[in-house]
Amino acid sequence: MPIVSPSVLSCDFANIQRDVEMINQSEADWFHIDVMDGVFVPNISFGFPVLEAIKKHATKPMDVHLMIQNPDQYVSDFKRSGADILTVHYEACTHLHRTVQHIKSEGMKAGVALNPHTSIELLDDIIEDLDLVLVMSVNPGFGGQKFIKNAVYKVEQVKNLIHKRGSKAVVEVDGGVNLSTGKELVMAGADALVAGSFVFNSEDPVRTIAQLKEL
Ligand SMILES: O=C(CO)[C@H](O)[C@H](O)COP(=O)(O)O
Ligand SMILES: [Co+2]
Repeated sequence: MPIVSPSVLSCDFANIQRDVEMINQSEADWFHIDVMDGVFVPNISFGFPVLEAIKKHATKPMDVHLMIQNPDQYVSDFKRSGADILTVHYEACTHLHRTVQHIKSEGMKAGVALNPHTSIELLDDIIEDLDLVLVMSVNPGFGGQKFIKNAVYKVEQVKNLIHKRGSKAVVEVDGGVNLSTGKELVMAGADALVAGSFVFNSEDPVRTIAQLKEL
């Protein structure tokens, strides 16, 4: 059964407590929280006050996906705001090894996300230190985009690398996930699925989450 991490980016922000409670009541495993700075990606989402508000009501771990340049300077702030898993982008970190150690030293799980054009091979020297690899199946910045099929191949590649190096990293995929793309990803070895618009635009989000869990 895959881990399912609904993306709060697609929730109704005027009713955020209601949507957080919906995820609490559902079979979802984590809350996926997308933080965008308008520099690393061409969009701005939300910051610490929103994370703290979610944390107040969430009964499941907060899976925080940072789409920000130089995340190192905010690692402690994200810990304080409630992050349990903190994922940074490979493309946004000059000293990735240092950033990963910093995240772990704060008591969080450390993840690294790869843009669609970034090769899995670049994780060769860091994979043993990672708790999570996030394969982006859209270009980061927006919910509701079309799935990039090459992500399925990347999941297979990263699973091979994880086995080869004896890493314990979980493989998560983010962007354009629905029942059909989700099925392909799980068959390729994905451990965790992020889903935003597919969950929140559905008539019955709790049922949609249950269907993703069944993949
Ligand atoms: O990181 C993200 C965007 O950069 C989101 O997590 C992702 O896009 C989820 O939305 P959807 O499931 O609608 O594609
Ligand atoms: Co995300």
